[in-house]
Amino acid sequence: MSRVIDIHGVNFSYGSVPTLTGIDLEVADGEFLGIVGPNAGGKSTLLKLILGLHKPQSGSIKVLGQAPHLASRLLGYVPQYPSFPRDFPISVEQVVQLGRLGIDRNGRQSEGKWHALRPRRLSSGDREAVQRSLEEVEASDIAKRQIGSLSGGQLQRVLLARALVSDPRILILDEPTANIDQRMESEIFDLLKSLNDRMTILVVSHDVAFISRYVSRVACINRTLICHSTDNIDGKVIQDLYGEHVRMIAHSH
Ligand SMILES: Nc1ncnc2c1ncn2[C@@H]1O[C@H](COP(=O)(O)OP(=O)(O)OP(=O)(O)O)[C@@H](O)[C@H]1O
Repeated sequence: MSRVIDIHGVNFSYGSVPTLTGIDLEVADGEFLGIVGPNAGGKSTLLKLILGLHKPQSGSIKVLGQAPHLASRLLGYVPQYPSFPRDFPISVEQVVQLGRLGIDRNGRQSEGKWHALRPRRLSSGDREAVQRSLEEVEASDIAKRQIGSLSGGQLQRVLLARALVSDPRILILDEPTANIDQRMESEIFDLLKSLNDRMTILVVSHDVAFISRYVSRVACINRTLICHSTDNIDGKVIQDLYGEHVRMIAHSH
C-alpha cells in the first residue's frame, strides 16, 4: 500500500523547550490512525506540522509526496472544538461553502497559496458539493440555521461537512468529540469509519479505549512518538503514556 504521510527525524519547539523530538511516522493510504497522549503532549502540534502550519526545526515531512504547505488543499481539517467562534453570525450552509475556497469553478484545486485566494460566486458544482456534504453528515435539515444556535454535536457535523466539501484525500480531526455526549461520539465515529472507505483519516482523541474500536493503529505522543497496533494496547502502554495515576481502561478486540 502506498504511503500518504512520511515523517522522519522531526524535531520541533515553539521556544527553547522541545515540543516534539525525533518523530518518525509513516501513514499508509487508506489507514485510520488514532493519535493519543496526555495534555500538552504535542498532538495538535503534530497535526499542524502535517498541515504545513508550522515548519520543523529539523527532519523531513512529506504529505502526498510533497511539502506539507503544497499538499494542504488535499487535506480536510476539523480543528479542536473550542477554537471555533460560536457567536459569529454565519449560517451552517455558509460555513460549509467556506470549504470550497480552494476549488476553482470547474471543481479543480486552484493554483496558488491560500492567502491569495479570492472569494468568487458559487457555481452550481459548489452548491451541489455543499448539499452532498451536508447530506453525508446528516445535517441538511439545519442548513439555514445560524451556527451559534447549534448543539456541540451538530456543530461538529457541520465542521466535518466543511472539511469534506473539497473532497480531501486525507481527513485530519483534532478531538472532534470533546464536549459531546457518548451517543453522539459513537455516531460521529461510525460516520468516520464509513468515510474511511474513500480517504485516509487521522484523529486525535483522549479516549484510547473508545477509538481502539475504530482505528487500526494508535500513535502515542508525549514529546516522542510510539505507534501501537490496537491489538497490543494494554494497561502498561497506557500507564507509560499517561503516568502512574491513570485508571486501567478495559480494552478488547
Ligand atoms: N503557538 C504556541 N506557542 C507556544 N507554545 C505552544 C503553542 N502551541 C502549543 N504550545 C505548547 O506546546 C505544547 C504542546 O501543545 P499541543 O497543543 O500540541 O498539545 P496537545 O497534546 O494537543 O494538548 P491537548 O491534549 O491539551 O490539546 C504545550 O506545552 C503547549 O503549551
